[in-house]
Amino acid sequence: MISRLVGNVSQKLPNLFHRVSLMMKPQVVFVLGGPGAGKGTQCSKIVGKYSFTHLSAGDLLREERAREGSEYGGLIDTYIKEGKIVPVEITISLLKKAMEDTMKKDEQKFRFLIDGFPRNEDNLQGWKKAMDDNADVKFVLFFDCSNEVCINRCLERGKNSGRTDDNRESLTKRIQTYLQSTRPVIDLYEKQGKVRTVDASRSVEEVSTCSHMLSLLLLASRFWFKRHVILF
Ligand SMILES: Nc1nc2c(ncn2[C@@H]2O[C@H](COP(=O)(O)OP(=O)(O)OP(=O)(O)O)[C@@H](O)[C@H]2O)c(=O)[nH]1
Ligand SMILES: Nc1ccn([C@@H]2O[C@H](COP(=O)(O)OP(=O)(O)O)[C@@H](O)[C@H]2O)c(=O)n1
Ligand SMILES: [Mg+2]
Repeated sequence: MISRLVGNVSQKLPNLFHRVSLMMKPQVVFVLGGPGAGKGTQCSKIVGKYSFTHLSAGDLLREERAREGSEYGGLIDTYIKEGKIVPVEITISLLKKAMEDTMKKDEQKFRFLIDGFPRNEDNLQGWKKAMDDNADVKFVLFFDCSNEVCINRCLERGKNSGRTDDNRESLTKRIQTYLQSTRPVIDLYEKQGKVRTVDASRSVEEVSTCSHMLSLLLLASRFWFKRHVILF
């Protein structure tokens, strides 16, 4: 009787193991701040120092706009020029795919800096629905900078960036969207004690060597890990 039971279990075990897989759970830092606060510049520097993958929601949307045959290209173009926030279903599918592709290539790349997201309530709800169970948001890195500095940086960048929204007209709308829609999201995370603020008005060098920011990221890049159990 016992040997029959053991036989049965051992026969089923390989099958069971075949169906259980362990995967690193994505660990996320959201990077927020006004247009031109330096999110992209600073994220590139962080990636050079610590084990994070940088994903910019704005860059992913611009890539999708440029992709031949994209059904959303026209819509994204209009939203970007108007400084409005693209519906989250589009943005989240791009982010999710980028995260999955990164982790498929290298399982150790499970730490992400997600720049320019969540930008409004719609973004926030979209993340909750699609990602809350699948990723941990560790904190929000907030690049704090006055509107005037933000506008001047984008106008300066606009001389060479080729970005369709680095002009005064789009910038006025982007700042408006930032104040009306993004600040409330930052305030919400602040209430949860999740915001880490960096003074972004200083030089690129000063911001990138800010010890407060570096120690947070060092800690994050060394000690965060959690495994998911996935059943197939
Ligand atoms: N003084 C100063 N300038 C910066 C800093 N970071 C970026 N810049 C300049 O400001 C401009 C905007 O920087 P980005 O990194 O593109 O800013 P961003 O926040 O990603 O902007 P968006 O993509 O518009 O959201 C660039 O032309 C940089 O040269 C900084 O820390 N200090
Ligand atoms: N989560 C996001 C991020 C960007 N975007 C769009 O992409 C534009 C550029 O975003 P970005 O992050 O590159 O630049 P900033 O607006 O921060 O300067 C925004 O003005 C929005 O139109 C969006 O719709 N949703
Ligand atoms: Mg950027």
